[in-house]
Amino acid sequence: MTDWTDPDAVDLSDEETFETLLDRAETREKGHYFEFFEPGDELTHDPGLVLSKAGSEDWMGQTLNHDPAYWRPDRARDRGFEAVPVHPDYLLACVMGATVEDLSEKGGYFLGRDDVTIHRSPTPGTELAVSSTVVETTPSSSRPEYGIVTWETVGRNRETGDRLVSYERTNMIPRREPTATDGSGTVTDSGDGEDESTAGPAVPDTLVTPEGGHFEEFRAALNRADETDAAVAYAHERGRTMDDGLVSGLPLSTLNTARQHHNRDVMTDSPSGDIVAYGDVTRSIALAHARSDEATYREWRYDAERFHDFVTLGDTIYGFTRVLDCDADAGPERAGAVTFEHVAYNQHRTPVYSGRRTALLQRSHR
Ligand SMILES: C/C(=C\C(=O)SCCNC(=O)CCNC(=O)[C@H](O)C(C)(C)COP(=O)(O)OP(=O)(O)OC[C@H]1O[C@@H](n2cnc3c(N)ncnc32)[C@H](O)[C@@H]1OP(=O)(O)O)C(=O)O
Repeated sequence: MTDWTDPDAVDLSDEETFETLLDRAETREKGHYFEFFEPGDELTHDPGLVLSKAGSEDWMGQTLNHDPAYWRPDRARDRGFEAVPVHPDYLLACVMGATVEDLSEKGGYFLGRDDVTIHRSPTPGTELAVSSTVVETTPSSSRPEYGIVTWETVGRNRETGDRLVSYERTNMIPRREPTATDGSGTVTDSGDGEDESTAGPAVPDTLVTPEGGHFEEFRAALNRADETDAAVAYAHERGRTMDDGLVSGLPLSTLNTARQHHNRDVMTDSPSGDIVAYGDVTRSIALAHARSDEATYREWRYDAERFHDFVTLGDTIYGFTRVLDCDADAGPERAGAVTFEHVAYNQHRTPVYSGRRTALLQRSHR
C-alpha cells in the first residue's frame, strides 16, 4: 500500500498528476447558496473589524472624498465633531464588508439598499460588532440560477453596543439548484395605446444649478425652479477611472471577500464576464463628486439605492445630482437638510447607480 503521507509519494509539480488530484478533490466551499437563508434567521458576523485612520484616509483618498473634517482636528471641531471621525462611506463599507463572508460570498450581485442611517460618527480604534437578519427570500423569475435575498444589517460599537449604521440590503444570490422557470421575464402592456418608443422620456426643459454649496443656495435654486417649472439638477465635472486598487484593493481592505471583486478566473464565467467594482466604491465616488460641489455639514440618511449595471476595470465613474427637497427645520441651527437623488454613470453615459441621500448642509451666514 502506498504511504500517502510520504512527501515523495505524489509529485505535485507534475501538471497531469496535479490535475487528476484536483478532479478528485472536494472543494471546501465558502459562503452560502440562496437555499441556506430563511426569513427571520439571525447571523452574527465574526470579523471584528477595527475602524482605522489609515483605512479611512485610504478610502477617502482613492474615492475623491477629500473632506478635511475627516482628517483635520480643527476642521472636525468646526463641524461639531468631538474628535476626527472615520469617513461615513468607509464606515458603511466596513460594516457591509464584515457581512460578505456570511451573506454574499457565494457570488451574487449587490442590487440595492434601503433605509440606510448613519446613527453615530465613530473614531478610529472603534471595534465593530455586525449582525444581520434575513428579511425576505424570493426566487428570481427571470434568472433561474439565482434567488433574491434581503437582509437587515446593524453595525454597532462592540464596546458600548451603540448603533453606528443600519440598513436593508438586497442581493442576487446563486441557487444550489436552479429553479424550473421559463426564464423569459414578463412583457407588460401599458394599456394606454401610446407608442412608448416615440413618446420620449419625460424631462423638464430647464435645469437649474444652485449658485453655491450652502443650504440657502439649494433652497433658492428649488424656489427658482418651482416658479419656472424646472428641476434643480446638474452634473459634476470629476471622473474616476476604476483601477485595481479601487476594484479589488478597497473591498479587500474592508474584509469584503466577494469573488466578484478579486477573482477574474471565476468571474469570466459569470453574467458580468469579469470582476466588477464593489457597489459601495462606485457609490462613494459618485457621492464624492457631489459632495465636492456642496458645503456638507453631516451625512445622515440614504434610501432607494440601486445598482443598475456592472462597473468593470477601466470604466470611469461620473456623477449627476437632482435636488428633491430642502428642510430648514431639520438639524442644528447652523445647517439645513437637503435631499438629493445622485446618479453614478460611466463613460458611455449609462447609469450604474442611483440613490437618494439626505445630508445636512451648512448655512452660509453661520
Ligand atoms: C458587495 C457585494 C457585491 C457587489 O458590490 S456587486 C457590484 C455592484 N452591483 C452590480 O454591479 C450589479 C449591477 N446590476 C446589474 O448589472 C443588473 O441589475 C443585473 C445584476 C445584471 C441583473 O439585471 P437584470 O436586468 O437581469 O435584472 P433586474 O435588474 O431587473 O433584477 C434581477 C431580479 O432582481 C430583482 N431586484 C432587482 N433589484 C431589486 C431590489 N432592490 N429589491 C428586490 N428585488 C430586486 C428584480 O425584480 C429581478 O427579479 P426577477 O424575479 O424578475 O428575476 C456583495 O457581494 O455583497
